[in-house]
Amino acid sequence: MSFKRIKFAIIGAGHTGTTIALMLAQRELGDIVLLDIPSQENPTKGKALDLLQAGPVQKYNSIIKGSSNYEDIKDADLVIITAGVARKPGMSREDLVSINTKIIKEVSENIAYYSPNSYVLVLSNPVDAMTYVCYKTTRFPKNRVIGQSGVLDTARFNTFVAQELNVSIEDISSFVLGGHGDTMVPLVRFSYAGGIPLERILSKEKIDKIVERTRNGGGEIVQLLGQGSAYYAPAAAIVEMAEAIVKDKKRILPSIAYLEGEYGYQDIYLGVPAVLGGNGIESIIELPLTPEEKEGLDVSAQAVKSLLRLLD
Ligand SMILES: NC(=O)C1=CN([C@@H]2O[C@H](COP(=O)(O)OP(=O)(O)OC[C@H]3O[C@@H](n4cnc5c(N)ncnc54)[C@H](O)[C@@H]3O)[C@@H](O)[C@H]2O)C=CC1
Ligand SMILES: O=C([O-])CC(=O)C(=O)O
Repeated sequence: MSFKRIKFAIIGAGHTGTTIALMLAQRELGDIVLLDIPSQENPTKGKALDLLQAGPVQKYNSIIKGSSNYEDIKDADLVIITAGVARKPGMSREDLVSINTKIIKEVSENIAYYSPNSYVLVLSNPVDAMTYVCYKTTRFPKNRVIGQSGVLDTARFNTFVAQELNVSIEDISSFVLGGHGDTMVPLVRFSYAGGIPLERILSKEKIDKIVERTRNGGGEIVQLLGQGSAYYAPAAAIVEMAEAIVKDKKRILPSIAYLEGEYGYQDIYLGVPAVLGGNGIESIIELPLTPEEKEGLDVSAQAVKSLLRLLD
């Protein structure tokens, strides 16, 4: 027997895709194929070569290749989907549903054909619905198709709490559940600063403001950028999930998972706490929610369900 290097494929070599490639390489998690559409072949090869040439300086050994040919993702272990269109100021993530559904279907068909045993992490928006499309198209088992939203939303919440308290981000822990949109549910009751419940050290008004800013976290950056959306924190979030899987870390991370009765929902992808390890989503943790929290999650699930109905 011999040990083998992990092969990542990133579909979509735009802002998030290339940043993810850099972060995967910086952690030396494996080799990377960056794939984009044929009209972007040369820029994709250029980005990959540039990333490869950062290796000798940063001392990473990852091999990074750019391509527009799906043959190159053959037998990838973990595929990350960032292909598609990002929103512009004034748009919601949901406005991207029809254009990105077409793209995710095509991408997922190719993943199923060329990397039938892979684990898939989805970033493209609206991400709850796009993860569902990927699951239905690849027909992979549910533990192998996972979406990213909660790690990012939680990171935003933690950033704002640390800023407000003027303490280290290292000591903040919290949890954001639900869909990746205005209806996401930051669980204040499960949020702590240095082990102290947040509600003990921040006023309700301040917490409410942080919750609101978190819900609008992506939109705030879209407005500031003027074109495109966030990519550094989203890339960091998905790399955290990828690392949990390829290193079988069994991290408890908020993940967009397929639900079959958990939290009372059926046939939906939604952000819930999950154990991420070598088998992808290894289990879903069902927290006992207060009626108010459950109501918030219901609203979020309904918003995702109405998007899924549009797909039909
Ligand atoms: N779930 C989350 O938390 C987040 C989701 N996103 C979403 O991720 C997606 C990508 O964002 P960015 O990288 O900033 O956009 P970008 O526009 O910089 O890159 C997207 C890339 O996808 C490529 N692409 C388009 N159609 C393709 C196809 N059929 N096959 C392969 N590649 C294709 C484009 O050529 C482009 O290079 C967007 O939908 C965005 O809304 C972004 C940040 C956070
Ligand atoms: O806001 C967007 O469109 C991109 C995204 O999902 C985020 O940054 O949370």
